[in-house]
Amino acid sequence: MIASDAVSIFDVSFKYGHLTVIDHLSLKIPQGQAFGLLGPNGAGKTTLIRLMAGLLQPDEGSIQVLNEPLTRKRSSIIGYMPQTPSVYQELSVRQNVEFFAKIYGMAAGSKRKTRVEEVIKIVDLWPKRDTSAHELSGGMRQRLSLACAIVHNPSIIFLDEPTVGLDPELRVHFWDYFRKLTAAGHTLIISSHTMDDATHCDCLVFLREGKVIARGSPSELKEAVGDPEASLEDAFLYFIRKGANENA
Ligand SMILES: Nc1ncnc2c1ncn2[C@@H]1O[C@H](COP(=O)(O)OP(=O)(O)OP(=O)(O)O)[C@@H](O)[C@H]1O
Repeated sequence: MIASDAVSIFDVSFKYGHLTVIDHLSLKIPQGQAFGLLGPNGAGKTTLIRLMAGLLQPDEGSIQVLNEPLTRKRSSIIGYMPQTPSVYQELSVRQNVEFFAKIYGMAAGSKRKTRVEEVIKIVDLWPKRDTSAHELSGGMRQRLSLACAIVHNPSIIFLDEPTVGLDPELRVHFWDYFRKLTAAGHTLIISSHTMDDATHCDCLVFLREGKVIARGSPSELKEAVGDPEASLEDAFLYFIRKGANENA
């Protein structure tokens, strides 16, 4: 059997008012990978993630998630961790994760309770389980936001700049956990502008002005520069200049 793509984007365009943010973009994201969307501020990464997660609708083109449009009924196949942790400040860690488990359709009972406790431990917040979200540090709130996004065990997880503001130790911890998720067959779609995240991804696309300017594994993108010492930053600049020359 041929594995289906996690997400397929067909010639999608999206505008905020008159501003074209995603410009006739097509992309297929295979299942079971850590797939990175990389680009400078304003390149359209968050907008693309929100389109894939069904939170925005394309003006043109279409998007399929596991070969079908993402309807409300199917929404539990995805998890979404927004750029700014959107947890309920007055609720405790446990109550927040419980709440998301409920809205993602997990039936009440011992199975849900066990899973809620499991994800709180995964993100290392067990000692803070009864602490209100507003009493957590920024990094802890980010971990809580991750727990809320994965509690229902979704096949595809959208992570919008998940490691921004995390200390190096926590960043390593997040990536250890992300790798466990991909090893278990989950697909992670991660937006970032840090090259540190990029090096961890199986596949990357470089986005610029709502268009894909390059795609490949980190080593393929670096090799394209033709300099064995090239970094991913060099590769990104190389593709930007290449695009500028081609359009000149
Ligand atoms: N709600 C909105 N209304 C109007 N314009 C918006 C809105 N959200 C984003 N934009 C604009 O769309 C463009 C792309 O924004 P987006 O947040 O998708 O970029 P990004 O690549 O995620 O940037 P960053 O790395 O800074 O998070 C930017 O020019 C931004 O100003």
